[in-house]
Amino acid sequence: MATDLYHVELSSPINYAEIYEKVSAELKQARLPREEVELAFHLSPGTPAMAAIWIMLAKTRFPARLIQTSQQRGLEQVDFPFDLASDFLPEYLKRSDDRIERLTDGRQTAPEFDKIIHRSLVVAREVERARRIAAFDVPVLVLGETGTGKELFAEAIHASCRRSPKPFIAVNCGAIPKELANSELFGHKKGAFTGADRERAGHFRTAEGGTLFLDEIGDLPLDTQVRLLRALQEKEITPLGASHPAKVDVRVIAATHRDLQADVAAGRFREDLFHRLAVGVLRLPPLRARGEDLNLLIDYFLERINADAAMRSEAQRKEISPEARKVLLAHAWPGNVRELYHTLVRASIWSTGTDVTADEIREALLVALPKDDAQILGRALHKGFDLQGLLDGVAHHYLVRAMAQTGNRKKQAAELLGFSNYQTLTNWLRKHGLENEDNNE
Ligand SMILES: Nc1ncnc2c1ncn2[C@@H]1O[C@H](COP(=O)(O)OP(=O)(O)OP(=O)(O)O)[C@@H](O)[C@H]1O
Repeated sequence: MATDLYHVELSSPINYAEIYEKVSAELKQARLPREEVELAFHLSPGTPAMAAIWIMLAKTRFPARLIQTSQQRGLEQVDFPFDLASDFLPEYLKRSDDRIERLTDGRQTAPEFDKIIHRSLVVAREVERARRIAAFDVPVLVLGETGTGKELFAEAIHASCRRSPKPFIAVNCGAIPKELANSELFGHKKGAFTGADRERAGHFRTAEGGTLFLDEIGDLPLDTQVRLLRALQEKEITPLGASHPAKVDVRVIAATHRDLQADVAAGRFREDLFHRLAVGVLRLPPLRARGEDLNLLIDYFLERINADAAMRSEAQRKEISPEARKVLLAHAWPGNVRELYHTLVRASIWSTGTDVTADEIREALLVALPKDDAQILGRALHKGFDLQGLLDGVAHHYLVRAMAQTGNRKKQAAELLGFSNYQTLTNWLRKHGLENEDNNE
């Protein structure tokens, strides 16, 4: 094993700023972090100020193992699970300063967030967090199933921050062939590889000054993840075939429907990149866990569909019949808000009268139903398989149906579902975000 020794001159062993600057400059000079290097910082020699800086660097810019040594106990690993992003940023974001106050005080100052239709507390909390995060120019990670509004949140953050006059570029990383990922994101020079017959700017350059929304970030190949980490840390990118890096000023908002922490544990996603991206984290709940929003979204989308129809002479205004609404409320919405919108569009087009009927909704839902939906036990097992999500979907579906069938009478609904008392049903309803004032005992 080769060892390199670096000497760092300090004017004082307790000057925190100087220790931080000198040490991080050395580590950067050594081109760290790098995938093939496992870093370890030794906390025992030196002053407490030095140990504090090692810990801070290990938990942020230079992910490293921490060790200490003593005569009595020999070499020991030092481990304490703190995660700067998820443990401290929420606190930090809670603090008020002028900038945040201006952005969060009253909806009119950030009207972009009004497009996110919601009534549920879970979504309200995420909107509030997003408004605060927008005031800081930090990366954001948006987690949530497909169609839950990840891009909508990213657009609102962009539109309400100082970058809004500059581009918002949305890229679906899952749709980029692996071998083209580096060139798509960071660009290439003419002749950089076979087929590169002209220069390409890449999405980072195109988003200069603005925001790059990287959807399905978990699908990026590992070597592109290394480049992305560098782009976030150094704020510079090197297009393929270029000899020098170029500065970029782009805010990255990443999104995924996958369990990224599980991908980190399985070695599919770089841990250091995860921590870099997860500075501001938003978790968008599935539609089935936000019963209160469903009615609101139905009315909102119907209004939108009717407004569009008003422009066309052959189309007529539509209403949703009470029975049709029950069918909508009983559905588990695996495709979330997007599925709801498309279902309503389809049903309004097919419906012959002014009222959209329950059957027309059922037909519209059937088209969207995945082929294997009827066979819940016949699903293919694959990497993104989500057993808990599937079970939650089934439970949600039957809870909603039982409540609809009994006119929200809990005692009867509990009987229908085979629960011995309605308190058990209340617990289930709460867990699935379905408990509301309309429910009767
Ligand atoms: N709360 C909401 N209010 C109004 N419209 C919404 C809401 N949530 C989602 N939508 C709409 O639903 C559709 C899907 O949302 P969006 O594309 O943001 O989801 P996503 O989570 O990024 O999906 P995917 O992961 O499949 O890319 C969009 O048309 C969006 O405008």
